[in-house]
Amino acid sequence: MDDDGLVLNLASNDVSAKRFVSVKKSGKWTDRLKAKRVAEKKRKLPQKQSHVHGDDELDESPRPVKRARLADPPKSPATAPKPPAAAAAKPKPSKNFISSLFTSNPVMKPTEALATPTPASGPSNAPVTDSSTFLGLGLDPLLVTHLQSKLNIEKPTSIQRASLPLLLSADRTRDVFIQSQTGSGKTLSFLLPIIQDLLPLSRESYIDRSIGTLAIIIAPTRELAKQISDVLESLLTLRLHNPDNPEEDVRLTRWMISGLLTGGATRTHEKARLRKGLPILVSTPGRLLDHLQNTSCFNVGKCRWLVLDEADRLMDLGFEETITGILKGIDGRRNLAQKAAEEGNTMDVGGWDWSRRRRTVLCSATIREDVQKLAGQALLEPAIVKGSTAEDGAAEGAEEKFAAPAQLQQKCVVVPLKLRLVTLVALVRSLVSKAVARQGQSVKIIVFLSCTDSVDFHWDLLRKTSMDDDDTANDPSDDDENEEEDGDGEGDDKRERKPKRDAIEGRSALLPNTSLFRLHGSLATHTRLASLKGFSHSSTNPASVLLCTSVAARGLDLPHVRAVIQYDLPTEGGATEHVHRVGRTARLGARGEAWAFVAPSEETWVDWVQEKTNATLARVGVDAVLRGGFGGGNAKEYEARATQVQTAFEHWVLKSSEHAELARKAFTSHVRAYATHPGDEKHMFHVRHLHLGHLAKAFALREAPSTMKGPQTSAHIKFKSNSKSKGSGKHRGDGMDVDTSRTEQRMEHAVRQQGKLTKKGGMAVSSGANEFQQASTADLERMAAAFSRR
Ligand SMILES: Nc1ncnc2c1ncn2[C@@H]1O[C@H](COP(=O)(O)OP(=O)(O)OP(=O)(O)O)[C@@H](O)[C@H]1O
Repeated sequence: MDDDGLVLNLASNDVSAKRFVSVKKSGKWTDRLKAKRVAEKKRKLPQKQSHVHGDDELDESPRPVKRARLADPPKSPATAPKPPAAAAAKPKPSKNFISSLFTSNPVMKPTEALATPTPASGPSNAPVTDSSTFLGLGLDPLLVTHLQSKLNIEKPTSIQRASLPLLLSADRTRDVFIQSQTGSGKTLSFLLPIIQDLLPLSRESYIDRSIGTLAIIIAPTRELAKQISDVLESLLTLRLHNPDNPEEDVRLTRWMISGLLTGGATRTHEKARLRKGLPILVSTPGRLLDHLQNTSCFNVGKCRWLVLDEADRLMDLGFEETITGILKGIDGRRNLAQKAAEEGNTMDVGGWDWSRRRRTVLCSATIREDVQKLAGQALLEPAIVKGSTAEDGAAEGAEEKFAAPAQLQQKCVVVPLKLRLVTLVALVRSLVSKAVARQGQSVKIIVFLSCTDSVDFHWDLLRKTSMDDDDTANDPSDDDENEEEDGDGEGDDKRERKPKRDAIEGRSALLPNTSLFRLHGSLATHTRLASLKGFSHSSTNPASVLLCTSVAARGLDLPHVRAVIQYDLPTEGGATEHVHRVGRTARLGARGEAWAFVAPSEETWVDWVQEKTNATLARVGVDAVLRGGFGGGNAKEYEARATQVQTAFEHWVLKSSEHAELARKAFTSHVRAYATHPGDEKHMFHVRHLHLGHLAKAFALREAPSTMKGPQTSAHIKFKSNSKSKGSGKHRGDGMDVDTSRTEQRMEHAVRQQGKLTKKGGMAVSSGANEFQQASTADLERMAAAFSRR
């Protein structure tokens, strides 16, 4: 760490009362000249009163008395302001610190104001407003009553209106492929028919959980599996009243025990539950296959339902072979069970209709080639169900695309690399203050970052950076009380047995009224689930911010998310991933806004994503965002405020080698992740286009780490697969099934090849095909037609 003579004068957490001060500044001679001129100008100007303020409070108080520069002639002890501790300990030569944040940035195109509205559209994923009812769609009155009375669900959504009649029908000859917008209620679309189908079993004869597993739902991540399992529980804990016999409370669902297998618990514990019987199972793919192969008491021979949720994500994560194994495993066990029943070698009581085939439901946002292949393998004569209709905002005749909800306000801000970090802080501040100003509304914001190291770094940076001189950690999440034990005694996974305890909720001196959470695949399952729970239900502060990787992009239904910020644009999944990420807000007809941080070299991404998703992204100027978060009547004021904040960040990083290492690691991992953008996106995202020195600023570093220095070419980036990076790389999916070293290799491969990438078995391989190509509806129709001719 070089000694650059940084001296801070940031004496309290109130940003408005601070000024950034004197630091020796190295850099280009032009910068130094500019600094000198500005300093001279300042000296000449009369001491104006400043009202630099944050959105949360308007600070009209006069600027504190200007502190004497250290090299000024000594004043009398009574009048001389006390120098900050750091300065006192280490006096520096007098040179004004002029931030280089606002110099040498690319010239920005003029943009619209912060308040520029995006075209207003009616909600496209809300419950329908026509005369459709759940009853009319064929749902059992018991379930309808329960939905209304306990879950407050009155009207179906368009995907439920389209899928329920098919899935509830007694004609079970066709499987179903569901494609619909985010937040449109797909989960109930498959859970309700499963429950309705199983309900009569307890009426027909005595039944208990020893019947085994009758329905399996597979989800790509642990969080999603847990969420589906929670919705299922809420449906099963019903005390269903039998209208034919109102005297009698019949718990028709008493035997329908649901189970969750995600690899977070011990196999022994899961085996014991499977032995007792779990009629409805929610699982991640790896652990399910494991039990199918190794748990003899896993009674799945009578399985009637199989749901593959987020099928395209399952493919992305390389679960193709796992799913094939699962299909074979289920079929094999069914054949054995049927044979045993026919030969009378079974303890089962009563008959079982073996002629009835299993129904398979596949949910997917896109109908890519690999998803079509999976559908071909798993589905029989699939009926294709779509939630999107003309009423959902799709213009007639327009090509159907996987689009974000129509009511979602999408915005983008082109941010010079050096300004990224302070712009993020400004945006969060302004979103929070606006929501709080609106009758103290609570607000939840999700921030997507490129990799786990970056999430960890920003989590620490935001929580621990102080505007105080002594810079003691200001976040109570450092206390043991706020920390969660890794694992819960159930973890049999060595990776999860870290002696360290993870904090769940944090606070930042820079983000008033805000609780911070984080989520990524390298955290222990227990921590991940606790973070999600905390983010969803925290009442400590009116605002909650979740810093996360793409692990949170799909399927998660987190209540009241007001905004999604893509601080880093998706490296995998292209436009589809973008739609999933922004779909964490504006769910079920609710309003929401989505922000994308775009580097000047990435500007063509805006047109690209608009074209791919039929969306309009309103362009907002970075100056408008900075002003919104830091306040100030003119550019100089918010620039000063932004500089103070940046300086505080840099100060924290310089404070210890541990912090600096965290920043360097985050920077390096981020650049590596950046290099994994697929070949057909390289014109928009190429490491060569990044000014690494400027990017370093966004990690509060004064310069790019030495391994990254040199000409701005990707060829100069070093990729090491050492044990350190293996342990801290990004994990996707349920965090167990993706090997970080593989990711490292993929990244290296991506940089070397600079070619087009596609994935097979979770690995990136060279191919001429477009990885993220979306098949048209016509493709699926053709595929379905081909199946029906078989
Ligand atoms: N008919 C309905 N009326 C009111 N709320 C509903 C209805 N159907 C579902 N919901 C609620 O809507 C929310 C979103 O549902 P769900 O998570 O199933 O959406 P999704 O389509 O699977 O989204 P994603 O594509 O992001 O996974 C849930 O909180 C759910 O309880």
